[in-house]
Amino acid sequence: EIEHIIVTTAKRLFSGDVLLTKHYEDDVKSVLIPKGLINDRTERLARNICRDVSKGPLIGLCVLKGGYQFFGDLMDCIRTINSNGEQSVQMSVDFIRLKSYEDDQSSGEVKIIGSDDLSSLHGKHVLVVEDIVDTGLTMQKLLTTLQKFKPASVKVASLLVKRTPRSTGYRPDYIGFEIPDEFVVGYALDYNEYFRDLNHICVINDNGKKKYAT
Ligand SMILES: O=P(O)(O)OC[C@H]1O[C@H](OP(=O)(O)OP(=O)(O)O)[C@H](O)[C@@H]1O
Ligand SMILES: Oc1ncnc2c1N=NC2
Ligand SMILES: [Mg+2]
Ligand SMILES: [Mg+2]
Repeated sequence: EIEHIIVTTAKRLFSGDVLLTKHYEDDVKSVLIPKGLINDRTERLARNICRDVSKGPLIGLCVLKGGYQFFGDLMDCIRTINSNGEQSVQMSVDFIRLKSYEDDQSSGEVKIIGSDDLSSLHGKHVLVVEDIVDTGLTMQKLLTTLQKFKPASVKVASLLVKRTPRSTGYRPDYIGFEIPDEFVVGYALDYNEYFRDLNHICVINDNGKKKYAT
């Protein structure tokens, strides 16, 4: 009986992918957050967001590249809530591509590599969706840029917030998980463009850092 419970729980926690993505198994130290746990938390965040959205259509602004997986899953949850008739939060989507990381460090300079025409955000309620807030420099740059387009409101949802002395102290409006000061990969979070295809959020190990260093 107990064994059945353990196996069922593991399957749910890892949402079926109990194994690690094979080609990365020598490059990560440990699983920090399994996919199943991300799914559970994302559903809760979606309910909180729908609860808080008072009026008007919402524009989901996905911060590429790292935010794409969380953005897709979060939009799915909001769509499910809408289709259950509990709420009807009309959503549209926009994309912006920002980059500042080389290896496991922020370069200190946040580049806007590309975006939709942000003037469409004027007078709209915007929900920024990110994978992680670490130093907070990316969010600082993005929020400053967004203000120029005079949106009606801007809220930020980030799956992860890192507890680090390098932080500006910025805290998003919706947080999935607070994590320790370690470099994590997986679930679209990368190290030099590798690991985005890793199924769970894991801590990279030295072997992985060396193997995929620039
Ligand atoms: O709070 P910060 O220290 O600024 O770090 C967080 C940002 O850095 C990463 O993006 P990255 O520059 O790696 O580009 P990517 O999203 O394409 O991976 C991550 O996806 C966040 O956008
Ligand atoms: O831990 C991290 N893993 C991947 N990408 C980033 C991280 N912190 N800031 C950007
Ligand atoms: Mg990013
Ligand atoms: Mg990155």
